[in-house]
Amino acid sequence: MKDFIVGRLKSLKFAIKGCYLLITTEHSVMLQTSLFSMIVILGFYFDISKQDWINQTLAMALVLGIEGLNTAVEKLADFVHPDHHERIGFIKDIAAGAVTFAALACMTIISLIYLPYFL
Ligand SMILES: Nc1ncnc2c1ncn2[C@@H]1O[C@H](COP(=O)(O)OP(=O)(O)OP(=O)(O)O)[C@@H](O)[C@H]1O
Repeated sequence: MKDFIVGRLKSLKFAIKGCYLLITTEHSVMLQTSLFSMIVILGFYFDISKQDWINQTLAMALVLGIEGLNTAVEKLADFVHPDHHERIGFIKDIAAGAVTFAALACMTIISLIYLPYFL
């Protein structure tokens, strides 16, 4: 049991390090976290409902989660095959496409929450 807890705590430490690396080294994640911070401030300003907090938190987590995986795919592709290759381009394009799906859903959710306050 002790080994299990120590193992989980170690994994958590690496995972938190991964979050820190994403936020401090990846420009796309820096931009997203900055935008999301502003959206959180808007949430407090307009005192949005509990359901809206749930919706926007899930939307933001979806974008950051998929962006993180996209970054991992890019890094892995660059490491495995640093030269230009059609299949690497395809892999990177579809990984970026996955982020775009999440970003579109997030933009829709954020618009549905906040547009009524501005119209
Ligand atoms: N090795 C490669 N072979 C073929 N095409 C590539 C290669 N590297 C990048 N590309 C093309 O360039 C696009 C951008 O790739 P890149 O790795 O620069 O990602 P990015 O979205 O600019 O990421 P970031 O800005 O986070 O570094 C890819 O989606 C792909 O179409």
